[in-house]
Amino acid sequence: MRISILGVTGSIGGSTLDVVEQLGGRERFDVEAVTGHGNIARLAAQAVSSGAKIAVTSNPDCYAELKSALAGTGIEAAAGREALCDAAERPVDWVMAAIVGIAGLEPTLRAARSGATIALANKECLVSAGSLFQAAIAQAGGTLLPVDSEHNAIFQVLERDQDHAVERIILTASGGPFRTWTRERMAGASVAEAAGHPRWSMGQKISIDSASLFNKGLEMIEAEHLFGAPGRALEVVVHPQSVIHSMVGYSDGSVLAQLGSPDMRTAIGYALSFPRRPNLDVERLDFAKLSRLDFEAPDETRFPALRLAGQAIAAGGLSGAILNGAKEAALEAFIAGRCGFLDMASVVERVMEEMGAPPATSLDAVFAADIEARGRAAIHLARLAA
Ligand SMILES: NC(=O)C1=CN([C@@H]2O[C@H](COP(=O)(O)OP(=O)(O)OC[C@H]3O[C@@H](n4cnc5c(N)ncnc54)[C@H](OP(=O)(O)O)[C@@H]3O)[C@@H](O)[C@H]2O)C=CC1
Ligand SMILES: CC(=O)[C@@H](O)[C@H](O)COP(=O)(O)O
Ligand SMILES: [Mn+2]
Repeated sequence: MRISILGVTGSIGGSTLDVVEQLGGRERFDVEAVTGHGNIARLAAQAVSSGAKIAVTSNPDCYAELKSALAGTGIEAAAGREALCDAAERPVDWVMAAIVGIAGLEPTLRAARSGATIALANKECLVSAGSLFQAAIAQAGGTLLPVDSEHNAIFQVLERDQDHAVERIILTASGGPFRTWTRERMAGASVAEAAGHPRWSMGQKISIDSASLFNKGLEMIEAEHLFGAPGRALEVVVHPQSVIHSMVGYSDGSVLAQLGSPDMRTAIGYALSFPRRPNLDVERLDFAKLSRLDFEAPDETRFPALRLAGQAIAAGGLSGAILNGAKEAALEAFIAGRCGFLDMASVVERVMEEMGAPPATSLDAVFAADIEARGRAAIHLARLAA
């Protein structure tokens, strides 16, 4: 099986290589392309260990470093956005889309257009480009397999011939590190506190998004695109143990859930082996040790991200791209110390109010909305800093 891994140097990328190794390594998989951005030493090491044909950094300034790190290995080195997109569309059977943020949309689209099966960790593709992205996959005759743990869980428990009977899609949320914090305390939260996820080990940006519940907001939009249907409810419930990864409620009152340890290798392995379940060395649940599973309603006053995502779903069009673009700009500002934790949601809300929900007529319109949302967010962030 020929595969490529976009974002190999990240948390999902590393777990993907581990799963590839567990499921047979080079005897079963031919790794074509691996890509990263700034972590060149890791990119080169992963390219060598996986036997990739080409390693690409999207950062053109890192070309010389990558070239020299790969000297004598026979692995091709390339750099820049266009090289990344070219590598993404090299013919393979399966592509892991694990670049963080909207930066992943264009290369994942290029991979989708090549007809490969897309294992989608990058939720921003669906949040920002939704049906246009799904149409690109359908047009190429490809398959989309959700890797985000909630969506992978729902995909696992959706009974294929019972579509008519699905009443509820129930996303679980850990509640993040600030689940029990007051709003006043959250206002002064540091980047390290926000990035300290209580259950999952993930990249910095998604970890902070979990703390603000923007991650769950993005996942609501992602779920609406993947599983939404008229009359079907989309719910979020806080479940601090992160053992139930999400649930589906049916018309006979049954609720089916997928449970597991908080380890993304299960979702990645499922997408790599689909439709057969693989044998994976991940920690098994010990129910006696767990002893209890808790649930609570999310607090939309302390976490406005859920309300904003609900508004984006209701408004449709480019609202997902606008929400995500403003959120990415605000998140970068928070990480750089240019705004407070709670400012992120207020900046996103203002940008959404200003831009409304223009129709999503093309991918160019998606990219333009993303750029405009970032620009508007920058203006609000500058006002906050003044
Ligand atoms: N981590 C997790 O458990 C989960 C992650 N996801 C989603 O998967 C995606 C990846 O998350 P995660 O692995 O945590 O993120 P990481 O931050 O750990 O990794 C991000 C990857 O993207 C690369 N990258 C960063 N900026 C750019 C850019 N401008 N252009 C191209 N590549 C870039 C990074 O390269 P480098 O490191 O070399 O700079 C790295 O390979 C996100 O969309 C996230 O929401 C979804 C569910 C769970
Ligand atoms: C592992 C995964 O899929 C993350 O998106 C995770 O769900 C984050 O946890 P939160 O529920 O805290 O957002
Ligand atoms: Mn998730």
